[in-house]
Amino acid sequence: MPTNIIKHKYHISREDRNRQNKHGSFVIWFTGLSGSGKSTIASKLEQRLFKERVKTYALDGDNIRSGLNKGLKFTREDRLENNRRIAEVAKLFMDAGMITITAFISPLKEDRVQAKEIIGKDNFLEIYVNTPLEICEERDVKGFYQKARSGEIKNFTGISSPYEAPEAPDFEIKTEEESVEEAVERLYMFLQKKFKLL
Ligand SMILES: Nc1ncnc2c1ncn2[C@@H]1O[C@H](COP(=O)(O)OS(=O)(=O)O)[C@@H](OP(=O)(O)O)[C@H]1O
Ligand SMILES: Nc1ncnc2c1ncn2[C@@H]1O[C@H](COP(=O)(O)OP(=O)(O)O)[C@@H](O)[C@H]1O
Repeated sequence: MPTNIIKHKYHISREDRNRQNKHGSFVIWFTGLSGSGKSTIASKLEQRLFKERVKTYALDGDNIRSGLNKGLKFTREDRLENNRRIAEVAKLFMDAGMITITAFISPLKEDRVQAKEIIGKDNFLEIYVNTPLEICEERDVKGFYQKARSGEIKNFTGISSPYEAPEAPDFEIKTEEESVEEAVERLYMFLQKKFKLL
């Protein structure tokens, strides 16, 4: 804790909010290469939860990088800081009672370990969107892979910057083998079982 900062204790706790909402709150942390399917699956999952009247909020790469984290680049140092701030924000949303979904590359183990430490291990689910680089490159949703190959974009994850696949994710989605709908349904059932959503 920095010096001369004394936290004020507010009276409405996360538990109070969870009780009122009739469901717990936690963070669903997606990780995977650019174009792997993080945003697509995260968005569909959010819709699925919303339909069940679950309080949710999604934090997504490009949105956060054009606002809160504007100015951060794709160096190792900036990616770690990007992920640190996202984890802190996700924690706030979780404390506010939301099932919080994040969709960031979070390329290295240290990015995810840091997030898990900030959010708390019992509140953190790591979801690996496992799509091989060749497929992501073939999809090239934003045309960035082509630019990365030509050198126009530097430090691009999977091409000129590393991605460390999670060793033991809580949940894995292989998008070559499963449609978005199938993956979301399977994930929804997993969440139901683990957290007794409603
Ligand atoms: N150099 C480089 N490497 C990777 N990605 C790049 C880069 N430059 C821009 N982009 C776009 O930024 C999105 C990834 O941002 P993230 O905040 O998720 O990245 S990180 O967790 O800090 O590594 C990523 O979005 P997604 O495609 O949704 O993953 C890209 O569109
Ligand atoms: N099974 C699948 N799961 C997720 N996305 C898929 C799948 N099959 C094809 N796609 C397509 O792959 C692309 C993934 O893009 P996006 O969700 O933006 O990825 P990311 O957020 O990881 O960068 C989308 O165009 C999506 O329609």
